[in-house]
Amino acid sequence: MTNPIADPIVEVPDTDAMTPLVHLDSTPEGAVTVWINRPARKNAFDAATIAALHQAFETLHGAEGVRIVFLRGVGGAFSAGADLEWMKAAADWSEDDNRDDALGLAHMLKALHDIPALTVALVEGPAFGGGAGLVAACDHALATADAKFAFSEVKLGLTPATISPYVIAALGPRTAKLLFATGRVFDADQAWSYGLVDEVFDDAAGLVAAQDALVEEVALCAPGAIGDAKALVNDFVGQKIDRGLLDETARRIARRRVSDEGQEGVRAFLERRKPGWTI
Ligand SMILES: CC(C)(COP(=O)([O-])OP(=O)([O-])OC[C@H]1O[C@@H](n2cnc3c(N)ncnc32)[C@H](O)[C@@H]1OP(=O)([O-])[O-])[C@@H](O)C(=O)NCCC(=O)NCCSC(=O)C[C@@](C)(O)CC(=O)[O-]
Repeated sequence: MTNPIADPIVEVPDTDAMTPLVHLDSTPEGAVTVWINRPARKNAFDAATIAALHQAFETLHGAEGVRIVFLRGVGGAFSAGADLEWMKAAADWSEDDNRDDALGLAHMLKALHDIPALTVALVEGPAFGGGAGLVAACDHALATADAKFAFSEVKLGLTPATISPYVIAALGPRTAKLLFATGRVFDADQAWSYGLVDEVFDDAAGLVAAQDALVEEVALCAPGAIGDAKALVNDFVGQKIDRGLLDETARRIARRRVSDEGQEGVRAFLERRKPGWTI
C-alpha cells in the first residue's frame, strides 16, 4: 500500500475561513492531525463537513506508516455537534430521507472508529452533542481545563442516536443514561471521572506538550503492529472466550510473527539495536 496522503502538510488557518472544512496535517513520525475548520460555527458539522471528515478518515484507513491520528477543532472549540441550521432544513424532509441523511453521520463515526492508528481527541472549549460523540468515538482523549461537554440533544427534542454506541462503550450504560436524559453540561474534570477524557491539562500548551510526547512514544513502535493491536480491542470486546476466539488470537499473533515488522522487532531486541521500521 502506498501513502495516499500525497502532500499532507497543510498550513492550519488562523482565520474564520469556512473552506476547506477539514485539514490534514502530518509529521514524519507518522502523526496526523485532522482539523475541523468551521470556527464561526464552533466547528458544528453539516452534511459537507461530515462528508469531508468521512473522506479524511477513509484516507487514513489506507495510509501506510500512520501511527497516531489527532482530532482537533480550529479556533479553540472542539465541536458544537450537528449544525442546527442543517437539522432545521431537514425538518421538511420525510423520515426516510432523514434516515438516509443521518446514515452519513453514522458512517463517518464508524470510519473514525475503524482507523487503524490510535485516535486521540484534543478537546478545548465546547464538545457538545455530536461533538462529544466524536470524542467518544476516538480511542483516547486529552482536554484542557476549559473544555465543557454536554449530550444536549434532549434539550433540543432530539436524541444522541448515531453517537450512542461509542458513548455507551466509553461511559457505560448508567452514566450514559444520566447524561443523555439530563443534557447537563459537565466540565473536563467530570469528563475525566466519567471516562470520556483520559487526561486534563491547564491550557493548550500542556495539551500540545502531551500530544508531542505521545507522538514520540508511538514513533518507537511498528505502525502495522499498532493497527493490529488496536484491531484486537475493536474485534474482541465483549466476545466470549471460547475455542473460536482462542484460534483467532493465535492466528493474529502468527500473522505478526511472520511479518517483516515482527521479525525485525524481535531480531533487533536480540541484537541489542533499535529496530529499523521501514516507515
Ligand atoms: C457550543 C456552545 C456551548 C458555544 O457557546 P458560545 O461559546 O457562547 O458560542 P455561541 O453560542 O455564541 O456560538 C457561536 C456561533 O456558533 C453558532 N453555533 C453554535 N453551535 C451551533 C450548532 N450546533 N449549529 C449551528 N450553529 C451553531 C451559534 O449560533 C453562533 O453563531 P452566530 O450567532 O455567531 O452567527 C453553544 O453555541 C451551544 O450550546 N451550541 C449548541 C450545541 C448543541 O446543542 N449541539 C447538539 C447538536 S444536536 C446533535 O449533535 C445531534 C447528534 C449528532 O448527536 C444526533 C445523533 O447522535 O444521531
